[in-house]
Amino acid sequence: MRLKIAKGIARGLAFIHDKKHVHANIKPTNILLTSEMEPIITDFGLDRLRPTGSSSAAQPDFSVGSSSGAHQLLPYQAPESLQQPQGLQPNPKWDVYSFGIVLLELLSGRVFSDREMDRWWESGSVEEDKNRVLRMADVGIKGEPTVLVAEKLGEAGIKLLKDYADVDCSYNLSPEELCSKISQCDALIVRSGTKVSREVFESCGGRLRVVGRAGVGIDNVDLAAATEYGCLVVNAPTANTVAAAEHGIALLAAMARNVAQADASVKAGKWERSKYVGASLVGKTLAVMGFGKVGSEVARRAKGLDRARAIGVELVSFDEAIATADFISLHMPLTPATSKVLNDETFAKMKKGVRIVNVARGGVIDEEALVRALDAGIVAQAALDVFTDEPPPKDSKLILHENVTATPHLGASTMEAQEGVAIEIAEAVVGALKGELSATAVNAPMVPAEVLTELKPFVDLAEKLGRFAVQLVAGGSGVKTVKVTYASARAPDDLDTRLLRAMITKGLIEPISSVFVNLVNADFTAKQRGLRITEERIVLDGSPENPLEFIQVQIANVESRFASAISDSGEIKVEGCVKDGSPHLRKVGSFEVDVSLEGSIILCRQVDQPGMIGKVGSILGQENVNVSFMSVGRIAPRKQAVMAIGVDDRPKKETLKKIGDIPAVEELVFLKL
Ligand SMILES: NC(=O)c1ccc[n+]([C@@H]2O[C@H](COP(=O)([O-])OP(=O)(O)OC[C@H]3O[C@@H](n4cnc5c(N)ncnc54)[C@H](O)[C@@H]3O)[C@@H](O)[C@H]2O)c1
Ligand SMILES: O=C(O)[C@H](O)COP(=O)(O)O
Repeated sequence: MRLKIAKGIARGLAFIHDKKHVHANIKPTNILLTSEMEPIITDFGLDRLRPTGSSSAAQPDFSVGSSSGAHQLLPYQAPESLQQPQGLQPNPKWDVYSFGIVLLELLSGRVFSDREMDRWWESGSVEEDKNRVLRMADVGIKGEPTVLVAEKLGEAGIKLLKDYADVDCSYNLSPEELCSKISQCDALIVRSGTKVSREVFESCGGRLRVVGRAGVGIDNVDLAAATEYGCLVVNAPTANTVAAAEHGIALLAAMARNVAQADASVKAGKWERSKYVGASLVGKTLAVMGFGKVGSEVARRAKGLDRARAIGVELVSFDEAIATADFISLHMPLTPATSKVLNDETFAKMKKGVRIVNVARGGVIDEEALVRALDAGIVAQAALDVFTDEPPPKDSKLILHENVTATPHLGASTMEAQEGVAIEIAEAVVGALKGELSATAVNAPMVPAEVLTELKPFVDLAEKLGRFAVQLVAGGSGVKTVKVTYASARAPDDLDTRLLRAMITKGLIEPISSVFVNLVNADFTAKQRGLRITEERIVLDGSPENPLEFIQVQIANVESRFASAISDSGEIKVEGCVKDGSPHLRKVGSFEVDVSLEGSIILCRQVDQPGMIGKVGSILGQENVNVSFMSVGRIAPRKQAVMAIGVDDRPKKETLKKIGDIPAVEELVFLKL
């Protein structure tokens, strides 16, 4: 629900700004509300919006609520001070979520960016407003994320998507059209025909949360840009493996027996039996390059072609493979390392008359060099499913070469594979939109579901410790060196800390910046800000029932707002654990405390003496600040002690001052988690 509302608001924002994401001057004049919205009107304290009388009032700029005629219309008008209608066109798509955000804007007197909104949902720092919008959701308003499907996807996948999201199937978009649409989308699904460039991420206004590649190769997605923008990229890595392998074998056999050329010749009325004498596969050596899912399936099938040997089952060097193979089948991804891996130099090392199959990516072959090798007879034949430019130019020498068999990137194109891919990618995208960690994430740590369930409370702890620690830094900024220690009775290699590190990073950065940090961009953002996080494992004795006993965060080379948070070795040091499934603080500096890491906390150092708890409690009580818990950690009786007080409401400055003025109190800090 949270996500739906957040996304709904983001979507509403996009509508308001007519896709431009300019957050200035948005003030509705007339908002037309239906009677079903009345609880919301009350909820939002709409006394700041004054009723304009009957439903026959002037045409509204925005109407909100169900269009069913059963509802009475209640027009409301914003006070003049909030009106800023200049240049703002009524938008027919205006919906309840955009209404929600405008209300937040009206109530606070300022306008928000959707990144800000997203951060709020994450951090809960505008708890009250959030609750209002959530209550609004409770009265039955639903908002769905929008998924743009930019290339044809199997029906089963579309159906899965539609169960959860608004699905916009818009095929053959130009790069410009894609960039202009993307700011209204939470997810984008593509196959290999759409370039998801840096410009796409730059144009998304922070809204795009996930790119789903309905297939394996992700060379058409700018992963670096996706990561920088905190956008998760998921693919469908398994469903088309067999189809690609089958196509590889089909091309291998068709090439060797000139099937395509002979077919064209017969259809042209010729009967050229001697021209199309082929090469047998039996007893030949096949080099499979890129021995992953597709490559190994090709090898398995090639072995079945009687006595053909599959090199790669016995691992040989690249040089040996190209020097000894009669057939070469390419199955590596296109990366900087594999780009043009077959070139003039490598062709020169091949057996004369070698035959090449490529169902990987066109870019792994230098296509001009291949034409030269074909002309020189080094390469007898090539069967190609993929090309550097797709579609290739009509006058491509490679395509038109008589010894080349070409198919238009059909490797994954079987009915079965496409249904499978569609389901695989739809599940991955919906999971990602729901905030689940994906097993097919390409640019974020993949955490198996069972590990995640176990780690979940520690993930929360990690973020809270980061938030807590950074708020103890004087001035907030200047945090460059952070050491995280994980203590566990489990074997060191039994804990993947990437997720925890990402959440600590989020906690350390978000309270002091406007940057949105998530699992995808945490390492990138830390690096960009010069924040160095080192990690250490402490192996404890005892039962390894829990994945972790405690996490410690130390920030070096900074001053603290709360001197007692500085440990003997000079760093800000906080330590937490999970108790009854929730995050707890167990140490600040050298002081042991026992505080739930929730809501807001007052930390206060005093000289331990009778009556302190009562004095602080009564000041807070007088000021109507509700205390949720209190804990005191002390060095020794009547020596210095640190009191941690959980409060439900933010105390006024004067209230904190009153506590600070108690003679035994030496320092005091208020922290919001
Ligand atoms: N034509 C099609 O329709 C079609 C269909 C599916 C896959 N593909 C292409 O095939 C590629 C492989 O798919 P997969 O599912 O087998 O992926 P995969 O990740 O399972 O296998 C790729 C293999 O290539 C290896 N590799 C990476 N760099 C290498 C290098 N420099 N030299 C040698 N080997 C290297 C990897 O170690 C891995 O074993 C995809 O990336 C995609 O580009 C094309
Ligand atoms: O990488 C892949 O999965 C294949 O190349 C399939 O690409 P396609 O989805 O464009 O058919």
